Amino acid sequence: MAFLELFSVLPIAPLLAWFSVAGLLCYCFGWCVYTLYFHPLAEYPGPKLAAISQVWLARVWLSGHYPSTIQNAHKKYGNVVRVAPNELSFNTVQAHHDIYSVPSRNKKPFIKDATFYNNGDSVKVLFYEIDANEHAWQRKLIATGFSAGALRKQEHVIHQYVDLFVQKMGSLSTASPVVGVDIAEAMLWLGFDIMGEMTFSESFGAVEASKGHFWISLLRDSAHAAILPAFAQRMPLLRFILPYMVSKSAIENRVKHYAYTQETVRKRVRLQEDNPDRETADLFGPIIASGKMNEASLVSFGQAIVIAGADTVSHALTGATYFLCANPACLKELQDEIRGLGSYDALTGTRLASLRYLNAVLEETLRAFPPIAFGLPRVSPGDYVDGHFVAPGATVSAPHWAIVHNEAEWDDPYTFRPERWLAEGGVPQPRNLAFSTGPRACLGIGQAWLEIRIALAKLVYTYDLEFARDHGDWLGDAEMYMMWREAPLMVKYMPRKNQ
Ligand code: HEM
Repeated sequence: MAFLELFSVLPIAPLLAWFSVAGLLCYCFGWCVYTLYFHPLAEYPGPKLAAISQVWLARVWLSGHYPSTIQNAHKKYGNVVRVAPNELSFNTVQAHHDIYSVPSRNKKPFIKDATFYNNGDSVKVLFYEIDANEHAWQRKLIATGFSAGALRKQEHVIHQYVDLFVQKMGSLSTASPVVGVDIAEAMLWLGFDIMGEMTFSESFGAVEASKGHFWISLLRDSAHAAILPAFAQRMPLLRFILPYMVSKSAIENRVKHYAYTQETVRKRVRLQEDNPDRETADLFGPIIASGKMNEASLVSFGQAIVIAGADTVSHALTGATYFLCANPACLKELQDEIRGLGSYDALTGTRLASLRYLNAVLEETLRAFPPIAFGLPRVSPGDYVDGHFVAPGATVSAPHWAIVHNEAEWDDPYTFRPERWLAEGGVPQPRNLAFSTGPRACLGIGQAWLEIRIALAKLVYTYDLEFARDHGDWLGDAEMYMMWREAPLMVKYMPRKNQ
């Protein structure tokens, strides 16, 4: 009785509040002690904030400077850095091989990290599919559209858009001889038009209009929000504030974007239903014919594949243009090689595949400015990565930017030097990591090479090119939110002097 009376005289509410705060503080203190001293990754160095919370990594992603920040962390802490309580970053080629290459009897698979591969869609297609068996049949189905035969049938699409693009670059440069053309923007028109046509037989009409389609702009304007679903899953508290972090217009844009893709997919399906015998080599043809994907999966796949194929290729071409204008000797050597073929019509996929210097320039571009610059997170099965045992369940990644700028891996990594890819006389060829490796490596590698070779060769064959103004540290200033967001890169395309 006396005990119950005590409750009537004590200020219960304030006491409860104090206990809750004290409990929370004890929990936080306990969590910090655990992550710093007893967690399986406690032995690995890194920023203290990263060891105790996701805040450090979330801030790095949202800053737009993930590539350079992670690279600086590696410079400070070494080849392995703890970037979140349960996550390690590695910056060596060996680590890349250990994490991503094909599993074997002695090497267990490192599967994709479901907390990162989360685009907020209700269906999980290809990129976002975590289950290895589910992914394998999807990849097999989609691979038909990437076969050498399918690519041969589609090469004319690439030429069609590149030819139009080459004309446009000339006319836009003539119309604006001092300012030049913003190639960081224009390459997106080309990349997305080709990808739209090769995916569902419908381009965005961006090259023809010489301006970005709203589908492309919406995507780029909301690029910084693309990482939020992943962090919302990793930081449960973020889920409560996420609705307030994303503007109403960003949500409306996402709905608009989805509706446009859905309409395009429906049109493509109707085309197939109305013309079952139509010859098509686009990526959707075999997928629709198989009847194995419902509409939601087709839309999700359509959105993801266009971005994966267009954004990457556009940045590769922008990067190549930047490096060539910044290194006139390399540009001259490339011009000599390409113009040596004698005619514009000789610039076919087969012919260009054998050009030594063109291929070296593109390899070096993909090294020095990898279109996918971040680390692709995988879950450790409990295995060694570059000689370090990583406990099962921990997330690991090997960020491309950090590896290709690691001085222990590459001589003079900040210098654009295509010659490093021409190493001959017993010198081993370096390996390009830009397309990743193993069971989840890029499926569009053949198409990507075809596009970048043809577009760069035709531009360099037709025009003399140079920067329209000084771009300062354009490369260092480029921001990355999953995709690169570069500053304008003003270039002049002038009729070639030596015909
Ligand atoms: C220079 C251009 C390109 C680069 C650097 C590149 C790079 C990559 C990388 C690093 C991945 C692995 C992603 C991950 O593990 O999460 C990937 C996956 C993929 N890429 Fe590309 N890519 C390029 C162009 C393309 C093109 C043109 C297409 C399509 C036409 C394409 C289709 C794909 C597909 C379908 C996957 C997913 C494979 C899977 O999960 O099984 N890529 N790409």
